[in-house]
Amino acid sequence: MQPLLEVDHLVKSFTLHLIDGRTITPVRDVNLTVHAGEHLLIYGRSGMGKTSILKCIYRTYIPDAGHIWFSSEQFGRIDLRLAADDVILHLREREIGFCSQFLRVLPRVSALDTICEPLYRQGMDRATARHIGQEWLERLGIARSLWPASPVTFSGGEQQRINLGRAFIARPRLLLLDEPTASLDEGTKRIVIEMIQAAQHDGTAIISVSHDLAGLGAYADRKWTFNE
Ligand SMILES: Nc1ncnc2c1ncn2[C@@H]1O[C@H](COP(=O)(O)OP(=O)(O)OP(=O)(O)O)[C@@H](O)[C@H]1O
Repeated sequence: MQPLLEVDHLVKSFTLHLIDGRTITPVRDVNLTVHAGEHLLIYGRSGMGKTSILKCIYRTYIPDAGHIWFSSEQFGRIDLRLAADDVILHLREREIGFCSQFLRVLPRVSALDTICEPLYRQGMDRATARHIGQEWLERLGIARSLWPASPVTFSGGEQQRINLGRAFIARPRLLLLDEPTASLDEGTKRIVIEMIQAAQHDGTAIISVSHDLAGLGAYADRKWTFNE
């Protein structure tokens, strides 16, 4: 079976303009694959380039070299490195999700609308989206009293749960998760692991970045790290 995603000789460097103009290349000839329904966990020392790999796949960063082959439902097999911006936007709405370590939210938008936002963008009517959003807030253990409030004032763990909910609710075919269990207590971590397993069961491919090899790592199908 062809992989859903194939990262082929990926290179990403950064020029440190604010220091001395030096160039660093944390992502150096990276090769990895993930199949539908599979969970690949990326681990390694801090600053090695794990998040940068996810950001290249999501095209937040434009890679310097290599290919990122994605088998899209809409566009067929395409190279995410070279795809047009409107193609990338469509894929982000429908096929590829990214949950960063940090929640960025608009003030004055409720937790419910924040979690529903990916469904609104897909064109779902607000009543249906809100029904689904409430189910996710419930599942994530967010107290009902917080649903009308803006997540700006939420605790780190509550914000992380909203962030994860936003990524899962859109049911992407590929889900990129940056430290998904980092600021969560054991009970919530368990819920997130179950969400990952349920998504895999539906055919979603997961790439997670995590230092939690004993926890999350025990549930990954494969693990990948850098050649040092
Ligand atoms: N936009 C950027 N501009 C300049 N340097 C960057 C940028 N993004 C990442 N870097 C640098 O690239 C290196 C890799 O960063 P990255 O965040 O990918 O590491 P990481 O392995 O995910 O680290 P951690 O485990 O601490 O989250 C770091 O030295 C970082 O400072």
